[in-house]
Amino acid sequence: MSHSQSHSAPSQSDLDVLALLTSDSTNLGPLPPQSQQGQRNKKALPKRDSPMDALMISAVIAGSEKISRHHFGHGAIPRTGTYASCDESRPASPSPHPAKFTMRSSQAPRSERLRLEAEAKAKTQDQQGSSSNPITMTSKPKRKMSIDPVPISQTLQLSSSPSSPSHSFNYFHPTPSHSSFAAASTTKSGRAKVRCMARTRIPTPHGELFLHLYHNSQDTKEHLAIVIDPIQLDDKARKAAPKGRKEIRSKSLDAVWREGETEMERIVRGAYLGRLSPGQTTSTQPTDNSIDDVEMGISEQLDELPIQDQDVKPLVRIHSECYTGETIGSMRCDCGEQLDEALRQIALPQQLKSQISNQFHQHAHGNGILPTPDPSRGSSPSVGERGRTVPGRGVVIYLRQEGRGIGLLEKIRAYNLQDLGNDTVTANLMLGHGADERKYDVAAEILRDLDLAEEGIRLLTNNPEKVEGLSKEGIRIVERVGMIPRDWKCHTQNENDEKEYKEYRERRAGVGLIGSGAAKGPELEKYLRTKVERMGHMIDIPENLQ
Ligand SMILES: Nc1nc2c(ncn2[C@@H]2O[C@H](COP(=O)(O)OP(=O)(O)OP(=O)(O)O)[C@@H](O)[C@H]2O)c(=O)[nH]1
Repeated sequence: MSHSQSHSAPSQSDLDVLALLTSDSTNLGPLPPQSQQGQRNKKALPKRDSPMDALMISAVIAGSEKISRHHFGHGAIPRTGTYASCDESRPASPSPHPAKFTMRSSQAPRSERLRLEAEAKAKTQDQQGSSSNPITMTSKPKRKMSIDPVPISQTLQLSSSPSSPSHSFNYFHPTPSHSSFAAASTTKSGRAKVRCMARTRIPTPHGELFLHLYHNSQDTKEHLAIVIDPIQLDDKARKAAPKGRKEIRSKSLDAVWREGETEMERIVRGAYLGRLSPGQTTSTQPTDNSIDDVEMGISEQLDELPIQDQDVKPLVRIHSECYTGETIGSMRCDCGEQLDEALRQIALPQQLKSQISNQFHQHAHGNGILPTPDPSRGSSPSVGERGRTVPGRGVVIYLRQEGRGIGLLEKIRAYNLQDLGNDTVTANLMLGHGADERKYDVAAEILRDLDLAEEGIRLLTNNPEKVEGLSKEGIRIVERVGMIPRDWKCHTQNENDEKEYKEYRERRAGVGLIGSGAAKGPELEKYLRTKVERMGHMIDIPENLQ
């Protein structure tokens, strides 16, 4: 095939050549006479290339110089066994103007980015130096930069603290040099002070919730409040809820933090309504009181509303951090399961029972431990008439009190002592700790900030110390709801209850820690028994396990 013909229709001679190439080697005609046996064997070998197929022929006819047999099969590179890409196996192009490929990054060169970052940093420092006023976001940056010249978090920090902003910012403990500021942050009555620094919406297998991050005057930990309150997100839920139900909102978050704070500041810290979406920029109405009023407890008296006895009280769990149980799925304890179970129960719709509150009011002011509910009944006692179903609501206060307050390092050491045969209580004592070093003062203040202290809560726990600790801090507990380990629930399972069984099967089939199945095993068994037998937890060991 001549070069001049390469882009035109194939001639008869081209087709003849192709017919020859693609014909079976056995049809090539008689072989020339052989002089030696070995030579004959060699010549008798079939043709090296196998017959070409229709796709190859069409490629040749199309006249492309770039198609080769290797391209057709993406030939393997013999030594590495890997497959060559089209580019690697392409023969040098005879074209006088080979196509050029250039890579272009849409990002500025690193040197330019570093220069812009340095400029922005210097500018921020200048602004901080020249003015004690918080920086607002009203003036637009002159040009688009790789980082925002005035990060909004700095604006938020400046508006809440006299200290210079830093990444490890803590409202009550800004820096060691501001210790006088931190000391001034305790109330006259000596109560812990808390402030919700930010809130955001998180979708989860149990529905959407609001995660609140708190700073406090007692320690430098970031304690959390996980609020489930569907009426804030869904009009249908709002309609289904009893009239007068209040949203669970943080007073300190919604308060005015500084004069002239911007809409953007309020939205970024989470003081917004419903669900954020592009274009929606409406924050909540700030509460009348300033942040100082909230912290000094003045608003508590102003905000008191009549208690809505008709509504079901919010379900609250005070949960202590457990890295091993919640993050790596340890079955030495049931903490991961408890966190999941708490969120699940809080999100469950509730039956309105008007008599509940009245029955439990008598316990609220006494020091007596509230009655243990029957586990088969679920989360509410079966007093009162069955009423209509209303959306569930409540909070998990997630306290960073790892290892019952001794910290992760000490808990890991305690586990090794447990492996020598000691139970969870003895192991703590051997390390020089108390059996339980947790406190509930910060949790109580967070509940107060969420306006749940006066209204009354149903507390999800088996632990008598939690009931007592919170009551002493002035939290009104109208009911204690037991936490039954899922594995123990299975032992008391009513197999005739199809719905319950189906639910149980679904949970067992779950993946991931949140939304997953039951924790179980001999170590968990021992842990649970110790809590009941040595720590007074108010839960019955199933009969067949005694
Ligand atoms: N020191 C120590 N802490 C543990 C151990 N196992 C779990 N924890 C911690 O115990 C805390 C949970 O406390 P629990 O006693 O399981 O339960 P509780 O919160 O007191 O009681 P409930 O409200 O009924 O669940 C978490 O902080 C865990 O990190 C252990 O073996 N030793």
